Amino acid sequence: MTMADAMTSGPVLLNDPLRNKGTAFTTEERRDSRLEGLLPAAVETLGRQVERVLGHLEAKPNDLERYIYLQNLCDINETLFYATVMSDPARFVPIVYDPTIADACLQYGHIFRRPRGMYLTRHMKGRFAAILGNWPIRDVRFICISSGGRILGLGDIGVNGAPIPIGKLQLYTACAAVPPDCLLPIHLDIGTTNATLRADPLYPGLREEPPTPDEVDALVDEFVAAANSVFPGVCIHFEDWKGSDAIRLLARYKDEHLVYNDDIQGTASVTIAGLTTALQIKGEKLVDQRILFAGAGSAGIGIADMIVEAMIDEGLGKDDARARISLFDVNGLIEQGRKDLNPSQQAYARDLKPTKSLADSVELLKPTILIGVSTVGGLFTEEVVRNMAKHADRPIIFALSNPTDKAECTPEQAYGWTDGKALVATGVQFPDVEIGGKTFHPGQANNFYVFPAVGLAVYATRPERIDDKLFIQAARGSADQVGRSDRDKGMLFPRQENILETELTTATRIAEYLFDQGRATVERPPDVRAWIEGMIYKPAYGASRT
Ligand SMILES: NC(=O)C1=CN([C@@H]2O[C@H](COP(=O)(O)OP(=O)(O)OC[C@H]3O[C@@H](n4cnc5c(N)ncnc54)[C@H](OP(=O)(O)O)[C@@H]3O)[C@@H](O)[C@H]2O)C=CC1
Ligand SMILES: CC(=O)C(=O)O
Ligand SMILES: [Mg+2]
Repeated sequence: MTMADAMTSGPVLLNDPLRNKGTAFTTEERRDSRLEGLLPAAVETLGRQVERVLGHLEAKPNDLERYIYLQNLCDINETLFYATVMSDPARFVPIVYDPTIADACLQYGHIFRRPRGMYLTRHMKGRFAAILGNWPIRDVRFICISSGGRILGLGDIGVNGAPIPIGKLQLYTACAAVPPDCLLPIHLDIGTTNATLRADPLYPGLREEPPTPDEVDALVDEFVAAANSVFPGVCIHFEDWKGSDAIRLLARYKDEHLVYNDDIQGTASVTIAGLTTALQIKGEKLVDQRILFAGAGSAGIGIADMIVEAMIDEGLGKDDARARISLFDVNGLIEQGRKDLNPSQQAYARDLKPTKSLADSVELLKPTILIGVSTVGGLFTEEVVRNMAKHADRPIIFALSNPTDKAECTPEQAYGWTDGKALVATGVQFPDVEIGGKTFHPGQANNFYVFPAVGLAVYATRPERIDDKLFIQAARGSADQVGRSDRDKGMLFPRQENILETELTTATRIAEYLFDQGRATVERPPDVRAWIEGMIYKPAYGASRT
């Protein structure tokens, strides 16, 4: 047996998650690849294997255990992992992603089994390109990278945030069928401000305070250059950085490199998608709304800025558009007397008296839309929500902070305190609510309706840059897929059980936009949808590109 044979057969093949088929290896494959004697006799179909996995999952006591089991499966047999998750996305997306992933992050050092993706540290500075070369696959199309500086609403948890880039990229495949072998999750370990984690003996990251913003910029500059040289044409997806880092780094790279920030642009897009549907239900226009944000960080500013773009598209001037938006953060209403504002927030400072009360701000501003991106569970009190209903017939209330216990209010509260009048969305999926014999279906405004579709469109068309207008297209693509009968039930987003169809449709729209703008670097096919469908990943043995 040659060394090459040994590397592609026998136990090595069984331990390669991209090519392992487990009990699905045929009799011939077992003979040809030196697998005889290494597997039980039965030759099973992928469907039968999925059935067994579903049984295992059913027997687990909670979703964190299901998460651990599924990640382990992904390490052993990626095809079986994706076949399982894609068999029932409405059930499994909340397990491999938000909200279960929050528990996985909190417990990361304790539940750690195997590394996944790459872990760069600030001490590797000067060697990032050489180290990225250790990744075994050259055709990497997407890197999702986090520093762990603001993971969901959990704050700075350093390398415990590593499951987030992993989970985001798993959704590229599970929701939009982007081939998994072109995806590389990376944690950039710059240290953590979290002293409790630094003191935990099982914490698997650097036990240091993070460096200054200038040093962070120097690290990320080197990383972006290295990623582009080792993986030409790669798209870098920034996720869950500290808010100020997120905004600064996106501004630094967006005009020069193929990058995007999901918390800023993806979240803005999904919020505009939900608002578009909610306003269709109300028969109103975005330009006629008054919008108040609770939270003025990367998500709040990202959504506000993109709403301004969308209002400009509807014919409003920039100043008039900004005047329709107000923000409220940990120090109260963002008004012109505030001395602690960054330039992005300053643009929205109102000529109003200071107030530290959100309920009073609602009274004063009479918003028709209230958006929570504050990381503070329960911030939308009964008084806040009732004040919304005083000034708007059908107030739009989006409590977007994650995970579940960080939601600014629950749908039950928002519907209950407004006698069922509110149009409601939250960052995670909450159950339906019954009030007075009527069933309400709260929307899940989570950027997973957008970033996988963006990934698929970018994968297909290979643009050199992507911009905010693309994310507005994605928002319209998602909103257009909520049919009238679903809108009549108060639904604001497409149904999750059809997520692949939804993301394919949105990706087609984004790809068409990129072709129309002359941004795609590949030739336009006659039928964009059929062309994209021809390149998507299907969870079947032999489907891997490598
Ligand atoms: N549903 C979805 O798809 C998404 C949801 N999110 C969620 O949004 C939340 C915020 O994310 P992001 O903007 O990136 O985080 P940031 O840390 O950048 O921003 C948080 C903002 O909330 C403010 N804040 C803190 N406490 C309060 C308070 N008591 N009242 C009002 N505002 C407060 C902060 O003020 P200060 O900075 O002064 O402390 C800051 O402006 C997270 O929970 C995240 O999970 C994010 C992206 C997508
Ligand atoms: C969903 C997401 O990206 C967040 O909560 O940060
Ligand atoms: Mg995020």
